[in-house]
Amino acid sequence: MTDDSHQSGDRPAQAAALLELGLLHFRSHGAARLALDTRPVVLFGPNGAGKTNLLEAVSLLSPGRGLRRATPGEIARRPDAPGWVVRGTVRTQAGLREVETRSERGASREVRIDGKLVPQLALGRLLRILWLIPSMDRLWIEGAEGRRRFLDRVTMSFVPDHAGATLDYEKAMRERNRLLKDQVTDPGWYEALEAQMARAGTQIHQNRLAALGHLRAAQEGAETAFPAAGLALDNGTGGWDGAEGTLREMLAQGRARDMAAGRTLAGPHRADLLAHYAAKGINARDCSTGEQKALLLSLILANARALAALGGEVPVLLLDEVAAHLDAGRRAALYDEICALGAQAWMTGTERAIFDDLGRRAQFIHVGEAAGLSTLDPD
Ligand SMILES: Nc1ncnc2c1ncn2[C@@H]1O[C@H](COP(=O)(O)OP(=O)(O)OP(=O)(O)O)[C@@H](O)[C@H]1O
Repeated sequence: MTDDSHQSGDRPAQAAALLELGLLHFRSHGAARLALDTRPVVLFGPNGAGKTNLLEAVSLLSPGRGLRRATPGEIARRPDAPGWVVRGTVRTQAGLREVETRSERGASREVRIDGKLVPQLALGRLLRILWLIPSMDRLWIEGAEGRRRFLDRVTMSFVPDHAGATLDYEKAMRERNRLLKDQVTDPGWYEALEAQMARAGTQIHQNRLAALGHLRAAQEGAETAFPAAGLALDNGTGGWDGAEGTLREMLAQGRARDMAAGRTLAGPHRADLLAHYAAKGINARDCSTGEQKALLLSLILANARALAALGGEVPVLLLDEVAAHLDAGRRAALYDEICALGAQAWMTGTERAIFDDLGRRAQFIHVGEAAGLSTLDPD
């Protein structure tokens, strides 16, 4: 059941939004359809009802493996669905677009925009989607990989071609690693690959620096209840000056070391995002759990503000169980900031009451047992 009574168009035009979402055989959802307007979306219901599954489906309208980093085969509805489909009608600056992604029998997913088969990366140019999920609670504490992935997603929202540079770099690195493992010593085999890594790696580095610059600018002087994060990039290559020629030389000089390890030990694929709680001068990893979450939210909100300030499009935000971790003051501030940005933020929780402050500023969807969906008006 859906409720179409709320008209779209009551938000600033620069916010991306889904106006319809359809799922087929997607995890716990056999068939589901949601009609939406541009307001934030509150999904509430008991544990295991399928709220995060809905966020995951939305996340697959952007390039990559989605917010659970699942393979297509894992997503198909158990026990017997051979494949799955996610369809969305999205409102972007380019107008309304029909987006579909599907996978059959575990094969890599196909993407169609307005019925036309397109490469997955085309999604990144169409729609910006950022997420914050409970497994990211330890983002500042655990290894650099998660932070790098977060930074790259943010970077992609500013520079959609960042995903292409990352793929180019990884492809060349995989081939270089194969040579290293096979103990190939002839420099002729390495030169073209290292040139490609240096070219794409420098682009990746510059894109990341540009994204950090946008985040810093958006945090400065912003009226927000969330703490500003001081940000720095560890480029993954000690002593690299950021120039393409230098990276190429460093790769050539590091061959013997890398051959002993059987893989490329230094480069932008080892970069890290360093953050600290600016007002306290404390590293993010040493902050309290709530503060760490607040820093992440602060960056996501800064990302949305920066895109709006640049005349770009405010991303769709997927915030799984975030409200439950915030005190009442911060929760109200989060709702106010999301609404001021006009962002279509999808938020989940088991209790509807924690979203009461949103009132009619949001659309409420009850996700019931057996994945039944119903759209409700606030009291
Ligand atoms: N491939 C699949 N096929 C069928 N069901 C699945 C599949 N993958 C996961 N599920 C089921 O989906 C259900 C809903 O999961 P989901 O994480 O969306 O719940 P949720 O509403 O977010 O719950 P919580 O409040 O506990 O976070 C789980 O019971 C899980 O067993």
